[in-house]
Amino acid sequence: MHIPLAEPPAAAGAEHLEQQQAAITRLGHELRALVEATVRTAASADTLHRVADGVRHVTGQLTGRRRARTEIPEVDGFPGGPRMYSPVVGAGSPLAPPVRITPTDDGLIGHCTLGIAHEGPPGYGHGGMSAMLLDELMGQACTAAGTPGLTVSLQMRYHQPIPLETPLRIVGRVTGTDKRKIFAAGTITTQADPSTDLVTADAVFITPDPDRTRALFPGLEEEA
Ligand SMILES: CCCCCCCCCCCCCC(=O)SCCNC(=O)CCNC(=O)[C@H](O)C(C)(C)COP(=O)(O)OP(=O)(O)OC[C@H]1O[C@@H](n2cnc3c(N)ncnc32)[C@H](O)[C@@H]1OP(=O)(O)O
Repeated sequence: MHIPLAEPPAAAGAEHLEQQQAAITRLGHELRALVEATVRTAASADTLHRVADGVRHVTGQLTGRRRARTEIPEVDGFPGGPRMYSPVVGAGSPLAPPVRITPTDDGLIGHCTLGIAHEGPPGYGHGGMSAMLLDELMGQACTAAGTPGLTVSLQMRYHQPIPLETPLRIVGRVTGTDKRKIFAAGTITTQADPSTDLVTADAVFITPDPDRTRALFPGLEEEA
């Protein structure tokens, strides 16, 4: 079984998919603004109750078909394509900063800014967020290198706290391979000072064998 890296959504209904992605992106943006307002507000209990009623009403409007757990959304490509609902890069996810990723000669660079919703120590990023950012960047670097894999080991080193509301730079790159094992490294710095490492990580990824891949990802199309 060859695992084809996904192309961006194309062909049948490309215009429809673009419109869908634009709408998903817009809703994700508004939801992130709601999350940020929610974790910053000092509104009264009455106001919070009123807003909760309004949000419940809005949630009730997202009716219709719901995708199954293992289904890959039509707006996505996997592995290697867009992930609209990823908690790291998904423009449609209120959990995602979201990270914007660009390729480099050596791997991938991600840019994002964490908000108060991602707080660990007051004013600084949650250590779990740093792990998630680096896991994603290193994982995507594996895919970009043509060797997609799942994380089996992630070693984090926290050198300095990550400031919130400050543009960040996240680097992920593959450092070696050994059969199905892929070794990767990653770094988080601020964009303003890319030579001072705030968090660094090393990880091992494994490309599952074909049977395991089919079992884990039944929605993945097989290439003849
Ligand atoms: C389509 C493919 C995936 C695409 C994903 C794209 C995601 C992109 C987004 C990224 C999102 C972010 C990413 C995420 O969030 S990924 C989500 C978090 N990760 C997981 O859920 C993975 C859970 N683990 C598994 O499912 C299995 O372990 C898999 C299927 C991965 C391998 O089970 P399998 O049964 O196939 O493997 P094996 O046991 O034969 O071992 C094979 C080799 O590996 C060696 N080994 C094992 N463990 C370790 C270790 N800890 N350090 C060093 N080496 C280790 C082992 O000794 C052996 O070596 P050797 O004896 O051959 O020398």
